[in-house]
Amino acid sequence: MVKMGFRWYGSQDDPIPLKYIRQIPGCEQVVGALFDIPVGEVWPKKRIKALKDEVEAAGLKLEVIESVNIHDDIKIGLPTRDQYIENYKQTIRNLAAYGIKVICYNFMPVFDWVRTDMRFELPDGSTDLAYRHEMVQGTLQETLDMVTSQSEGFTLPGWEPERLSDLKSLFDAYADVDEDKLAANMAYFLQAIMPTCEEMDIKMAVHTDDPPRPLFGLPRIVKNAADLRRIAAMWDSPYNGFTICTGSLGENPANDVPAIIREFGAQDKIPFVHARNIKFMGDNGDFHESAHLSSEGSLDMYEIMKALHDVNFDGYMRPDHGRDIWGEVGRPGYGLYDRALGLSYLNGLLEALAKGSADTTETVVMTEELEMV
Ligand SMILES: O=C(O)[C@@H](O)[C@@H](O)[C@H](O)[C@H](O)CO
Ligand SMILES: [Fe+2]
Repeated sequence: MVKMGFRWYGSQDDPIPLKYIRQIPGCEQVVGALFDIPVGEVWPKKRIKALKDEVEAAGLKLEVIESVNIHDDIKIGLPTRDQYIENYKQTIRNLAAYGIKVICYNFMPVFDWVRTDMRFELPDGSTDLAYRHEMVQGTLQETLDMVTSQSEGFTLPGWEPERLSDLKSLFDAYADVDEDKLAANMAYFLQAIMPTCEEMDIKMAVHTDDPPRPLFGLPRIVKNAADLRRIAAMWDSPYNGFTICTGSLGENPANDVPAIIREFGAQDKIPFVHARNIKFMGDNGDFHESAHLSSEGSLDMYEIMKALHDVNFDGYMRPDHGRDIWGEVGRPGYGLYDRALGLSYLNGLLEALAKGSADTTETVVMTEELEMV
């Protein structure tokens, strides 16, 4: 059984009450985090317990954390990384004490996802996030300003102003970090934490880069099947897994998302899936996000769910970003209505796939019985 969830930013920062999430049919999990702990610090047990209690009091479960971010010193490979790795291991132990099973993280230098439009208007009047490549041709600082100027008072995860206040020094620190060095630093990190993950029964699930292409000369190493193979080889175990984000992988038309799912799902390396659709605009990689339904975007969500079904995926899934519809002005990408519609649609596909294959099994059994008569 797929464990379906919904991302939530906490009672201070998310306009959506847990009660509403509980009312979405087939949604049993909250994907949460402690968003205010500075990257690199240990997550205190008390705070984890408080979040867990709050989620459980609302009748939901908290088993996936998105994200425990990785300090840039680890990605750059500075001597200070060892202390940050020790802190990370302690956070893993603290999360395990409260039944967390999966940690989603990313390994993108400096910033997380990039979009150029937070309220891109579609012909039906709904809005969503979009990416237009021509708008990221300036400096990293210009892009940072463009993204944060559209944040409407929310702190966008991965774009925390405090962390990015000295952008130039941070950027300079990556001067000699190319793809191979970043990958070596990722291997160092994984090899250091994996024994703790295995002991604590927590799976690490690296989120695919978004968009899956290098920007501002910074390396990207989680963007396609070859990259995923390299990461899988860093520590061969189901504890070293992926957050397959269908939208981010799908933003490169060369990525065959169902094939990637089949390859890594068969190796038990997909503990967590972000399911969303995107629609290409032209052929230079520009896209806007779209409703989840296959016919609304460029990705075939049926084929994606079928691939998951065929590899017996029984991990965690959440609908990724949604549009703003019905007058809602939500956190960019994280309104209630369209994500709830997406979740229902995904559950519909999964139910049909499960019952469809059960029917086939029944037919086979019946035919065999008939033959015996
Ligand atoms: O785009 C989003 O909102 C998320 O999919 C990512 O920010 C994701 O949470 C991180 O990359 C995971 O660390
Ligand atoms: Fe995602």
